[in-house]
Amino acid sequence: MIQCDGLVKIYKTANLEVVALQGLDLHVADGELMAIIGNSGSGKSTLLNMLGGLDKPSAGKLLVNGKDLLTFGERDLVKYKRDTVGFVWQSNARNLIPYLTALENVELPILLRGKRRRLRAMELLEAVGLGHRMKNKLSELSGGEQQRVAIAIALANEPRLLLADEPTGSLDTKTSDQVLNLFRTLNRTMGITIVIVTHDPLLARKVDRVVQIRDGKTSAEMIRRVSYAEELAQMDAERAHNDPETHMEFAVIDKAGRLQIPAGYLDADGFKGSNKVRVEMEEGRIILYPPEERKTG
Ligand SMILES: Nc1ncnc2c1ncn2[C@@H]1O[C@H](COP(=O)(O)OP(=O)(O)OP(=O)(O)O)[C@@H](O)[C@H]1O
Repeated sequence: MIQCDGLVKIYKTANLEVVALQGLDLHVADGELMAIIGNSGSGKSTLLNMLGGLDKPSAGKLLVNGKDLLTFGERDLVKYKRDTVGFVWQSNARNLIPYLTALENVELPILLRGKRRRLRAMELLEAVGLGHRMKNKLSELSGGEQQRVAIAIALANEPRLLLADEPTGSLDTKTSDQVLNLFRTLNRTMGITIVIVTHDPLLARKVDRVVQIRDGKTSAEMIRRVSYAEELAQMDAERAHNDPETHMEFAVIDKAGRLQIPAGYLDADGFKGSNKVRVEMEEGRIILYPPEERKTG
């Protein structure tokens, strides 16, 4: 669904250039549910904006659903945004109108597309579990319910790709959980590819793959070890502890063979403060030793 190779984004301001993405590689399969994590300023929102056609990359390759976004003109972009992608943002205010009901809020974008709007809006609200709250004004709904209305709107154009920027950022843990479960249901039942940008470690644990961005590049990748169904069974027990064992961590190797060591590993004794590691091949494994460590045996 998504193929980014060597993606670069440079923001130019009056006398400053900010390199927000510096050769980012990312491939997302059709029907995947994945999260992108990274520190503030690492380039997550920049990437999401490129994927959503809201901004153009400066260089590199970006294919979404087989279409090359770098070659797009204005009209192609409008069509792409209308037909292929849906967005969910952290702040509901960006999506919703408080004095209209949930139903009216969902009808609005469909109205613009001139479809059987009432029926479709009702179907969408049912799909996000809000069939019973359709007639309520937005201001009468909880944060989680408002976010579900926003998701219903994002689904109005039947997107193949749903992009969510901190969708649970302003919600408590229980409500975030519900929103995430909804993403998972939509992913499973409708086959929509979903990319979520998040700081929320709980959310990141519930998707199939987590990609970490550091300094505008992908630096590490965690892939789910156990099935989600198995994990649900243990979820209650685990909730109290932030169990890191659910995903296996992978470091990403770029085309030039460069490897970024996952955060924290180089704080270990012997590695800390050094800019070198000793690399050896042993029985089919590549092993990194602290530069000073002597081999025993
Ligand atoms: N429109 C812009 N003009 C200039 N610089 C920008 C612009 N948008 C983002 N940047 C810069 O690009 C870098 C990446 O920003 P981005 O918003 O993608 O990071 P982020 O990982 O989403 O951060 P956060 O988690 O805080 O939202 C930052 O250094 C930021 O200051």
